[in-house]
Amino acid sequence: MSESHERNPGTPLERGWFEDVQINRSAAERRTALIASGRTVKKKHQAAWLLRAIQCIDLTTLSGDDTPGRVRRLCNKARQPVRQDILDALGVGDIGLTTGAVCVYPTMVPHAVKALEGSGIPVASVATGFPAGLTPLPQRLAEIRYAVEQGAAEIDIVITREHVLLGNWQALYDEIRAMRETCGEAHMKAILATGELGTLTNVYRASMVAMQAGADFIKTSTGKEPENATLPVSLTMVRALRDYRDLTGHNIGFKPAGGLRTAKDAMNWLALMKEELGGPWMEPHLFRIGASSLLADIERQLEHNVTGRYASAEHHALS
Ligand SMILES: O=C[C@H](O)COP(=O)(O)O
Repeated sequence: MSESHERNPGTPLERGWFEDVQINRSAAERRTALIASGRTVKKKHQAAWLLRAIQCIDLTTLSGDDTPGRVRRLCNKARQPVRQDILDALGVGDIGLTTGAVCVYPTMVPHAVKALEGSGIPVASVATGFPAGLTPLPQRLAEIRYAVEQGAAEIDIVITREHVLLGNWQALYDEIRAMRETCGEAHMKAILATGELGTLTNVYRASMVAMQAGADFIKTSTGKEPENATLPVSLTMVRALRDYRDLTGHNIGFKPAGGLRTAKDAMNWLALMKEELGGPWMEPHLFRIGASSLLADIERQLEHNVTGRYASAEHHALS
């Protein structure tokens, strides 16, 4: 994220901006079904969209068995996300294509920072008791401080779902505000864990509170909930983001995460951003896709684009 983009300063807690809002799930489903079926981007345009998707990927490993070696391999992939011969054939061999960021657990941050030195690719760290967020607040804030000290430029925090489920908006606002202050210069993405919030109305309200508390991005999921990023949830968050922009003039980023695995998924989410918000939300300073395995399918699709053939999946085994 370039520093020239103005950050969200947040607002006081404004209940009037969300308490009366109700989201109709079937209307959201109808709208997103149209997005998923209505747009066919072919050939050259498809390749351009997929290259753009790569630039927006937060290439992620968040596993209990992560090691410095795995993180280094992931960072190499972030530096060179697509084989050079495929990029050359697409005529983009010299653009310095990289992913948007690499996203890891806090203790993996120093390894990622070292492996990405000189690349300009930021390291994002999850923090605040990811994925459940059920540790005491001082420890959650200390985890943010640790990740920032280790060199993380972006922090993906998780919210306390209980505050949303009980409608305790002040508590939610206060905790996110404290996290944002602790992040300092690091950009903060607020993970709402939408699969655990019950209703789309709750998703809208939590989105609005997170933005009022100063989130730079709102993010759907940890990748660990039973339901992760879906198009109806994403539409709901994107509409909240649009309302926040209309009310404050501030542009907030959006990050769907969890379960996005195919090139078609990437195209659907880019189409959602384009149709609901316009071009700037197809760029990495306002759009990221959190994904551990999406890149492999995009690379496969790009290879098909230039050769007319699909390579078998193991040829693009990593991410
Ligand atoms: O934020 C990123 C997610 O944890 C990745 O989820 P995924 O493994 O389903 O792609």
